[in-house]
Amino acid sequence: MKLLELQSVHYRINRTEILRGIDLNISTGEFLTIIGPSGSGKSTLLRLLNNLNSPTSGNILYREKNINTYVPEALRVQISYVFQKPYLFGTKVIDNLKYPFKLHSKEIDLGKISALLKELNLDEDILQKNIHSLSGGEQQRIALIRSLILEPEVLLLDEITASLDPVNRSMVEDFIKQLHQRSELTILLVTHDMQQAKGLGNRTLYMNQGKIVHDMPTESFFGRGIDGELDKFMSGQR
Ligand SMILES: Nc1ncnc2c1ncn2[C@@H]1O[C@H](COP(=O)(O)OP(=O)(O)OP(=O)(O)O)[C@@H](O)[C@H]1O
Repeated sequence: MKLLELQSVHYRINRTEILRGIDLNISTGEFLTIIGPSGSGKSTLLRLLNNLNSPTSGNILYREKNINTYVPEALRVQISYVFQKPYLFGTKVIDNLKYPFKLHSKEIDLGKISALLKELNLDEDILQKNIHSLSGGEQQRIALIRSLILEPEVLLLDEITASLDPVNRSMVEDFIKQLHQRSELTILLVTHDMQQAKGLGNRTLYMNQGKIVHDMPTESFFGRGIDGELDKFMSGQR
């Protein structure tokens, strides 16, 4: 099923064109990794898909309806965004994990919270901890759990491992990979880490200067003997 569709999407701030005509179709269960030089518009694309900003022109359809016709809070249950810098609020970890249930007037499912904690290798006693006492890796895993708690259909991951040490990074990568394998979850992952892009997704988008320059199966993108040229790609010289 065609889950997300972008039709000639442009996004401008003042006179600067940040996105310059994005056409994209994403089906249920795809795992896209989005790469490209700094400033090429990767995060902006995710923000538009979460209705945090609206296109200057063009359309974004979710389940064949324009995303601006959905109530934003309801849309963000279905399309959940995890930021590079984990954003936790309040005092205790548990408040963050109960919040999605409360916001949407659902019964708090402690079993689900426990299961996700376990999968991300976190001890139950973390729930009573102050958010400021957590390491960066723990904070990011809690933010990830919070984004998954109401079982979104689409997960937007914006450089979520960028500030993690190698152990935490590979733990989060393994979790995401398994999550994708066992569910119908559609994932869009922005990364600067080429090993991650190569190892996680099944479709790669390469963006440069607000456009999608390459859109192809991950194996084809990385399987062209371009490893020696990746630095050029990422600095925008290709
Ligand atoms: N609020 C804003 N005001 C002005 N310019 C902005 C704003 N947000 C983004 N931009 C500009 O839009 C361009 C694209 O930004 P975006 O964050 O989407 O790029 P990116 O590919 O995600 O970069 P990075 O890899 O460095 O995170 C950049 O040139 C950035 O400076």
